[in-house]
Amino acid sequence: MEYSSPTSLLLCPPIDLIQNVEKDAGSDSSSFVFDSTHHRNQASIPRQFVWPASERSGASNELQAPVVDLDGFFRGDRASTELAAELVRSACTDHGFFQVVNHGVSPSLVADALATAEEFFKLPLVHKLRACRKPRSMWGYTGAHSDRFSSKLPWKETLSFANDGMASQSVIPDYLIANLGTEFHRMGKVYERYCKAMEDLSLSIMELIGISLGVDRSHFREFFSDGSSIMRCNNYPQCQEPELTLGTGPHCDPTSITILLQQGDVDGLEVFTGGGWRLVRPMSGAFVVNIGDTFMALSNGRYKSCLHRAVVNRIRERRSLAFFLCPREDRVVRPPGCLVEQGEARKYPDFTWAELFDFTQTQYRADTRTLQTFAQWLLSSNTSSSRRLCSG
Ligand SMILES: C=C1C[C@]23C[C@H]1CC[C@H]2[C@]1(C)CCC[C@@](C)(C(=O)O)[C@H]1[C@@H]3C(=O)O
Ligand SMILES: O=C(O)CCC(=O)C(=O)O
Ligand SMILES: [Fe+2]
Repeated sequence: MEYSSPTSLLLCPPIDLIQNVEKDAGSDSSSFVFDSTHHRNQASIPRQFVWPASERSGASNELQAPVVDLDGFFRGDRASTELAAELVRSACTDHGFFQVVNHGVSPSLVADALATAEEFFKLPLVHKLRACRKPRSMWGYTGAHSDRFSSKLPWKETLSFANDGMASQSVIPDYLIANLGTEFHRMGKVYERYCKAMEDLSLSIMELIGISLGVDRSHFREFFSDGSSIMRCNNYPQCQEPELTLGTGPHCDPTSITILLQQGDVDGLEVFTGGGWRLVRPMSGAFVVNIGDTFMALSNGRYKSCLHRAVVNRIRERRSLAFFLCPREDRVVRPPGCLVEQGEARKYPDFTWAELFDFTQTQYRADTRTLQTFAQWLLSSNTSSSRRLCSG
């Protein structure tokens, strides 16, 4: 079966890609270090943090997000599993987002992970900078990504770890000890346990997603079982002009699914659905699950990559923990045959996670159009593009 370019790709001129890169060149001499304690006490925010009005229009109201109870699915109860799969199918077809409860992750681990993030972000800036992210790496601390971008800076600090599962026992504690000191061993152990819990949960969710798509239930679980995921702690400090900036700009996660934990009592996450932005209030005991670009491609566009953003506020700082499930770097992202029906066109070319990841780190700042721009870039820059377009 041949690939047919969606019209939207044809309408997207290459110049868009160039603009995105030029604006965000990390070598800009005006780049500075984000010191939230200093910056939030100034009369106004630095201009680099001001986002265009079109990207920060306010949320209309709260979204009653679908809540999927995983208890029956874990017990192997057929009727509950079908009900859960139906909820997942309708949410993912609609906007690519749902919440899960009775997920089996211990509340004390969740509390520990959030408290540990608070402990880290409260450290003096000079201490946090000892673990600062190296160019093109997913490990370490960043303030407002000001080392990479020079405009539309996000009002946040992040601490990230690349997580490639069981093969990498102790890498997180080792990383923190090497960069911050031996007293960070406990912090590393908490994140290690949290990552393991997220890995297990994300593979179970992949099984449920497989059921919901009518694909063999082990298909996606196996596809991701040796994945190379990313864990990120986000800290959004209070902001004196929250209506001018964003904590995380509008985007679709380039990854496969994201399991997001919102700190208990501070709003911030918004999802774009039904033509407008809607607030997703933190729900006690629940995780938010987003479909990302890689899964959208893997389902041949059946499930939507969720468009979302995080806003900030004047009064309370906010934290969230995001676990991004990704395939092994060299795995080819191609929908299973049963998701490409007779006569149906492939919506996206084959690619590997390493290719899409590199694209987001070296060529294009992830935003609302990452997947379509990436697909267009692959097809225009690669001589073997016809190989990527067969259903295989
Ligand atoms: C592959 C990735 C790129 C980002 C980190 C991981 C997963 C999510 C992506 C991101 C969070 C999407 C929004 C924009 C971004 C720059 C951010 O604000 O953090 C993205 C990440 C990144 O490139 O660091
Ligand atoms: O903090 C949030 O609520 C959202 C964060 C997010 O979208 C991300 O890190 O990709
Ligand atoms: Fe996101």
